[in-house]
Amino acid sequence: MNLPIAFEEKMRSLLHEEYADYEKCFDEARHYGLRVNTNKITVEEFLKIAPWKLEPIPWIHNGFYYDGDSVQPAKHPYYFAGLYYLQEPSAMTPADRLPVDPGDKVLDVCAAPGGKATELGAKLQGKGVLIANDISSSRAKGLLKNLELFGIGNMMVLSEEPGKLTEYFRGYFDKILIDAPCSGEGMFRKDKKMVKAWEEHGPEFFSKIQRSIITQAASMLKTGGMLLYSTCTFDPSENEQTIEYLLSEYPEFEICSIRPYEGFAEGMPETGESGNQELKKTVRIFPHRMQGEGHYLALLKKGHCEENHEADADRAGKTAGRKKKLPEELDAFFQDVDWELDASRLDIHGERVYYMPEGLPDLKGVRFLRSGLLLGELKKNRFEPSQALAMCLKRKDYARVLDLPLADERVIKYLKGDTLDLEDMVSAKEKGWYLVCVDGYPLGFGKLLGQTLKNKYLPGWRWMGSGQ
Ligand SMILES: C[S@@+](CC[C@H](N)C(=O)[O-])C[C@H]1O[C@@H](n2cnc3c(N)ncnc32)[C@H](O)[C@@H]1O
Repeated sequence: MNLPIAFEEKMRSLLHEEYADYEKCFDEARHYGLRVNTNKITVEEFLKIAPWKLEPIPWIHNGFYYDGDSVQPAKHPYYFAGLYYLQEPSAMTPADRLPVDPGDKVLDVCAAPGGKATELGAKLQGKGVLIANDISSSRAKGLLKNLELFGIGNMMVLSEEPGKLTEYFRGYFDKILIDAPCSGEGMFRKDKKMVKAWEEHGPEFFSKIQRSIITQAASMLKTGGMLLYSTCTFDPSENEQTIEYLLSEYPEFEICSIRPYEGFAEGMPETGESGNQELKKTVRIFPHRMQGEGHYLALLKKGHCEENHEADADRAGKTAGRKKKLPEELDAFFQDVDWELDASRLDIHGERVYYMPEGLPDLKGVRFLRSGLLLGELKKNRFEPSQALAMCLKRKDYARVLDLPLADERVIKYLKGDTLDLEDMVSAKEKGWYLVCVDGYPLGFGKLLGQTLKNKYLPGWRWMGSGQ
């Protein structure tokens, strides 16, 4: 492969005697990865039903290699059930190594299309809140779909400049991920187009943006909170030097160790300007040392900086005294759902009913694509549940389930939007909303009448093309 000379020279000076091995790996095949959605299924259960050969990615507990030249996991009903995300193996590392606990308030600053946000959301297990932001609203649409498919309801999808977010979220988050826009040198092997993009906008262009994003994000982190910064590039100006810049602006941050893996290489203090040996705790991923593409990761903790309780005070003010009842139609539908809905968290706009995460500040003026879980729509005398709600439910949560085995041809028919004939499954007197599942994992809703299911699968998500 023809690499730009300036890039080759830089890599030689970073890798010394390892450069030949790095260069050789351009002749090797790329790696395909699949990450299990632990919000919906355990790794053990998934391995029992996975129809393809999978090999563990050794540094990611829920990550697996698959043979992307012979199988297409994106064209499988389990994909439509949100049981996994397809992601380049090294790209799984940042969200894996940011310690997120259920109940945390988490921000993913550059989140689209959601490779990392889906994992952060899964780690929350429905508790706390995920704010997933991307400056590009077109990319944020894909992000929203991926989060909904993953069954993540305690979230907001925003499309803002990070600087604008600082006005609303100062000192608010427990955990922040910055998967920064970068010159993409680590992706040259996987995607040749990245070389052309690099020639147009290289490290110098991106390092300015990264410095701005990382300092803005720093101000939104709580004292004691953790921030993970990652790129998929090798240039020190976008990696170690960005961290040096953060530390010069916010000396209260300290660099933390990242859970190790034998293939990780240490960060390179010698490429920076401060000589800060702590930078060795950051991680470089090189494709000749492990089976994944190039990345950089730094994990930081916000130490003894200014306390900020403003956001907490705001939140207390917002939730106090909001005692509401569920609208009748919604209440009737939720008689069949095994969820405790808190009416004070409902947000109703026209026909649409959203279930808001707890404890958000007032976000008036922020551009968003989604705030909270879209439960569905209030029509005249009835409630119509949404696709997003179906994806958030577990089979056991809903009273009326049509559970189709994978081999049943009605699975694909349902995903294509067809009406289903269900004479063999239900009696003539049964009717109403049914949750359609494949092997026990929800795909969407349908409305039953006279042993026929009217398809309510979201049209924009339909299966295209032929069967499996
Ligand atoms: C490396 S990609 C993120 C990939 C994503 N984290 C994932 O795992 O799927 C970087 C993203 O940053 C977004 N971006 C670029 N400049 C930005 C900025 N100033 N603030 C926020 N996002 C930005 C881009 O639109 C792009 O989606």
